[in-house]
Amino acid sequence: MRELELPKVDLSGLDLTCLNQKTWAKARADIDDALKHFGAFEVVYDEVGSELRGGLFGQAVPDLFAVPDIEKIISASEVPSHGFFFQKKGFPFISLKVSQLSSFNHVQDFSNMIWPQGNLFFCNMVWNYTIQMKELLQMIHKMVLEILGLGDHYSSHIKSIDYSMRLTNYYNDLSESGNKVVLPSHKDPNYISIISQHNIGGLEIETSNGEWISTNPNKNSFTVVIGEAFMAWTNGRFQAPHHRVKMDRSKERYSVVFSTIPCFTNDVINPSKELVDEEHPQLFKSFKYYDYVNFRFSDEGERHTDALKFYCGA
Ligand SMILES: O=C(O)CCC(=O)C(=O)O
Ligand SMILES: [Fe+2]
Repeated sequence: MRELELPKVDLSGLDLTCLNQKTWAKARADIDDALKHFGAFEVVYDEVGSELRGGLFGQAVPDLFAVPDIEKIISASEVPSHGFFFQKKGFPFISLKVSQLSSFNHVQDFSNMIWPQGNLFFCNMVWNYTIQMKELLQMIHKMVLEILGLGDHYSSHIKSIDYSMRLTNYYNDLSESGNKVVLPSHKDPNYISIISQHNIGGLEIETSNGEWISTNPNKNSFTVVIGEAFMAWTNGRFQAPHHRVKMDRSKERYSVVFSTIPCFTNDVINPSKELVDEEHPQLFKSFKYYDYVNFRFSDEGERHTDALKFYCGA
């Protein structure tokens, strides 16, 4: 039997000036189909070249995780844009978040906290990647709004969005060999994420039948995943899939998750009113995104298999 694969959608060469082109309509139809079935797809995007990928994953990200006691530096920071540190007992990874990617200054603030003497290479790699990912995500948000019949809400929608980037190091654990789950099954809390795996794969997406699909990204492709906030905003038209990472624990792996999230100052998630009617009753009560995220990562939140439903299911 052929292994199930995520649908691939090619957005190379497209941008927000291509709205009336046939290639735009074709890509949008492919995204519609993929999201309805999987809440995820593989996007091909040539605009992120090998130089940027190589610089980010080959040097900038490894340099960051090579800093001694990086978790202490990040945890000590009280400024939200200065990052966030995440790990989970029993799983061999460290994850660091750079938020408020609306300006280069925030990337510099993050970098200065780690390298007081500055690290322009790191800042440039993160910022160049941010520019590419923002373009790609804005295009995907535009297509998805068009699919929902809400294309004319794009300007206000995109203004209400912020961007964050999570860098993760799955460190090698020589005490165990063989393919193991190194990041347990979860849904992302945000709007939409673009996951980039470098050299070593391992990301798997769960289908609605409970089967796990392995992703097979190429040098020019990424995995796009719907998160819980977007599921709530679309009143369940698109589902956020569970996903996990399974890999050989004796290897070292880096990944970057670039996400759209609600702005810090305007984070109430209400489903778009056009998507609520008799046939589609409201699935989630309105909630504040950052309060939900705090709950999700608390001990209590971690105990729930469906934290969002518990927190604000209607
Ligand atoms: O490392 C990956 O491939 C995916 C990571 C992920 O799903 C996450 O950090 O939320
Ligand atoms: Fe995730």
